[in-house]
Formats: sequence, structure tokens, C-alpha cells
Amino acid sequence: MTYDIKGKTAIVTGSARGIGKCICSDLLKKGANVVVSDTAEDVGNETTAEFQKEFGESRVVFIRCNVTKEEDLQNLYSKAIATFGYVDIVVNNAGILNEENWKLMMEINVTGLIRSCQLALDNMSTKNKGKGGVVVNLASVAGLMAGEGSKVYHASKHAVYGYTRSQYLTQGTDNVRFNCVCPFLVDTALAQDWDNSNRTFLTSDLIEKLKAHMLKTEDIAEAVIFLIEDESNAGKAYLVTPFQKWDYYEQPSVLPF
Ligand SMILES: NC(=O)C1=CN([C@@H]2O[C@H](COP(=O)(O)OP(=O)(O)OC[C@H]3O[C@@H](n4cnc5c(N)ncnc54)[C@H](O)[C@@H]3O)[C@@H](O)[C@H]2O)C=CC1
Ligand SMILES: CCCCCC(=O)/C=C/[C@H]1C=CC(=O)[C@@H]1CCCCCCC(=O)O
Repeated sequence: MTYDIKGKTAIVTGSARGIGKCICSDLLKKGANVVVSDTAEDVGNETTAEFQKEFGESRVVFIRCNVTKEEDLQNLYSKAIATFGYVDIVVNNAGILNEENWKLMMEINVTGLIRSCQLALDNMSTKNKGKGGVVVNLASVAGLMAGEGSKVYHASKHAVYGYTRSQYLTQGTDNVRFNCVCPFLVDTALAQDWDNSNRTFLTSDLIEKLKAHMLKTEDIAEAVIFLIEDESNAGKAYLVTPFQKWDYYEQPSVLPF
């Protein structure tokens, strides 16, 4: 079963540049109306103007939003609805990798993402008279494995995975489908913050191999579009790697029955 993106409205957080910008571009190509949103107002406005030129002025808006601020998130959803009438798709992409400022990292990667998911449910859940919808969260391969150098980043992405999986349990009553995407290293500004020095677990050979096979933002946008369109899976992580076929990650059950 394929979810039709054409004519739907999508919010993408942290989308002035990088992976988020590329996701917006692919959503526009598929015929969605798009809300570009970020803390970086100048870059966000430039990105939006670029898209408006290519896809038409009425299909894209920029709404400034710092995901750590409750009032910004509420304003994001209410302005998106005032502009386009409804929000069908949310991609929670905003994220940082900064172990020194780990409390802020948790606020952005976890608290902000969860609050946005709650607002998505408030507006889209059929329990609240919404029409249902789709949410894709940006986790990482860091959400599925241990990491030596960025332990809090790993914790933040494990939280994204756990929260996304748990939404599956109420999908039947909400009609909002949640999945997350777990990429390896992607060629963006954030990848430069990945300090891979002094590892005992990762060999320098493996690190060189990872750097030589960096994913492109286009790969992640393609995976996100796939997750939005694929109605047959919910509450899953989708692993995007340069080394094998992309696929849903199957978590073994811990229950004895
Ligand atoms: N680049 C990589 O290797 C990987 C990235 N990811 C995840 O993908 C997502 C996007 O990352 P990239 O595009 O690589 O990073 P990026 O640094 O290129 O873009 C992130 C965007 O988020 C915005 N942002 C930062 N703080 C914000 C806040 N408080 N509120 C709203 N927007 C904010 C930034 O201004 C920027 O435009 C992140 O969640 C990241 O953890 C996951 C796996 C690998
Ligand atoms: C053996 C897998 C190593 C994966 C390295 C990679 O491709 C990704 C790099 C990171 C950049 C942003 C992320 O979200 C990625 C998470 C890091 C995961 C693994 C790090 C392992 C370690 O630091 O010990």
C-alpha cells in the first residue's frame, strides 16, 4: 500500500540546510506543500526562496522554530495549519552532535522531537478529530549501537528509536504512522562534528572506509520518502548504510511468549 504524498502538507524541522533541506526538495518534487523551519532564519529564508522559484511561491513557507522552545513549536503547527489548512506529514529532523553541550543536545534531539510528535498527534490523531498522518523521525545508526566517543549522542538517538517504536502500540486508535531512519555517516556539516579520534573499538581502517563511503543527503531523503509512502510498516527503524541493502531493522523480542 502506498501513501500518496501529492497535495499533502509537510513540516520538516531543521531544514534550512543538510538532510532536512534535501527532504523538503524531494517532498516538493512529489507534490507536497512544505514548511521549511529552522533556527537559522537567513539560511532558512534563502532555502525557501530557492524552492519557491523552482516549485511555486504558494507551495513553500519558512517558519522560524527553535525546537527547544514550546511556544515556537506551537506556533509552527498553528501557522502551518493557517497557511495550508492541515498538517499530514512531519519529519523531525533537527538535531546536533555536541557532547560538550550535552544538555542542549538532549533538549534538541530528544525533548524537542518528542514535543513535536505530541503536537503532531494533537493535530493529526483521529482520536482528536484529525485525519491521521505520518511522522518520520531522524535517529541514526547511533540509535542502534554503542559508541565510544559520543555517548550522549548515542543515548539521544536510542531515545528517538524507543519513542518511535512505542508509538506503534497506539497507532490503531491514532491513525498516525511513526517510523525512524537510522543513517550511517552522511556528508553534512554535522558529520564534521563527529570526533572519531582515539578509538579502541573502531579501527583506523574502518574509520577510513566509513569516510570513503559517506552517504549523500539525497540517500536519506530517498529513504524518508520511502518511509512516508510505505504504509505496510509502522514503529520501525529503517537502516540506511553504504555497505548493504537498506532495510527495516528487526529488533528481537525480549518477551518469553
Ligand atoms: N550527518 C550525519 O552523519 C548524520 C545525521 N543524522 C541526523 O540527521 C539530522 C540532520 O542532520 P544534518 O543534516 O547532518 O545536520 P546539519 O547540521 O547539516 O543540519 C541540522 C539543521 O538543524 C538546525 N537546528 C539546530 N538546532 C536546532 C533547533 N534547536 N531547532 C531547530 N533547528 C535546529 C540547524 O540550524 C541546521 O539547519 C540530525 O538529527 C542528525 O542527528 C543521523 C545520522 C547521520
Ligand atoms: C561501525 C559503525 C560506525 C558508524 C560511523 C558512521 O558511519 C556514523 C557516524 C556518525 C555521524 C553522525 C551520526 O549520527 C553517526 C553516529 C556514530 C555511530 C558510531 C560511532 C561509534 C563510535 O564512536 O565509537
